[in-house]
Amino acid sequence: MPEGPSDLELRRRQFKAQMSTVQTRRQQAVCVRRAYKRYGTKSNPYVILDGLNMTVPKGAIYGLLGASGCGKTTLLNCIVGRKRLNSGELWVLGGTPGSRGSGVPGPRVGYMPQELAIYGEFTIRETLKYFGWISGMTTEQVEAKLGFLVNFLMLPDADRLVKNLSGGQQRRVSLAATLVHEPELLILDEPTVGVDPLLRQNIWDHLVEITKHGRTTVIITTHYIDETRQAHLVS
Ligand SMILES: Nc1ncnc2c1ncn2[C@@H]1O[C@H](COP(=O)(O)OP(=O)(O)OP(=O)(O)O)[C@@H](O)[C@H]1O
Repeated sequence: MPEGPSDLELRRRQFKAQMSTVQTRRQQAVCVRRAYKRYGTKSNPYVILDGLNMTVPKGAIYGLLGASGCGKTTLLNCIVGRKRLNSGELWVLGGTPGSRGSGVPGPRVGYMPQELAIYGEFTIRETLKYFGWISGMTTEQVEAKLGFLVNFLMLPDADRLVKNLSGGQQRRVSLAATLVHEPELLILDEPTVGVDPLLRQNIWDHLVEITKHGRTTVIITTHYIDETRQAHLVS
C-alpha cells in the first residue's frame, strides 16, 4: 500500500496554504516584511538586515541558522520589541511589538537571550518563582512545574544558588525561566550551545511536544545544522 503523507508534509501543506494578505499576516505568529535594520549612522550605516521577509505560522518550530554576526540576535531583538527596525513591517502575535495592547514584550512571549539575564543571588526555585510571578503565575502554579523543569533540564537541587552553578547549568536555568509560564511565542537564542547530546535531544523533544497542538510557536537560533531536522521550517 502506498504510504500517506507524513505529519511533517501535512504541516508544510497547511503552512503553504496560508496566504499573505494583511488579514492572514496578522494571524501568523510572526510576520516580517522588507525589514531593514542598520547600526551606525545614516551617513555611515552598518546594514544588518536588508529586505528580509519571514513568516512564522502559529504552532511552528522555526529554526534560524546563520553565520556568527549575520544578524540573528538583532532580528530576535526586534521581534521581542527590544530594538526597532529602521523600516519594514513587523507583526508579532497579531500586533506591533512595543505598541499598546500588543502584549509584546510581555507574558505572551518568552525570550531566552544569549547573555545570562538571571540573578546569581537567587536559587533555582526563586528564579522560577520570580519569572513566573512577573508573568502572572501563582506560587502554586510555579511549584507544580518546578520538578518537571528541573528534571528534564537535568538541573541540580532547586535550592542551590544560581551563582554556584556551572555556566551550562546557569543557561539551563535561564531556559527554564523562559519555559515556566508557557508563553504563546518562545524565542530561544542558541539555547543548546554547549549542551550535551542527550540534553539537546530532551530540549528538542520538549519543543516538538509543546508545539504539537498549535498553541505554542518557537523561534530558535542554533549553530548545529543537524538539530534543525526537527524544526518545521528553517531559514
Ligand atoms: N548595538 C550594536 N551596535 C553596533 N553593531 C552591533 C550592535 N549589535 C550588534 N552589532 C553588530 O551587528 C552584527 C550582527 O550582530 P548579531 O548579534 O545580530 O549577530 P548574530 O547573527 O546573532 O551573531 P551570533 O551568531 O554570533 O550570536 C554583528 O556584526 C555585530 O557586531
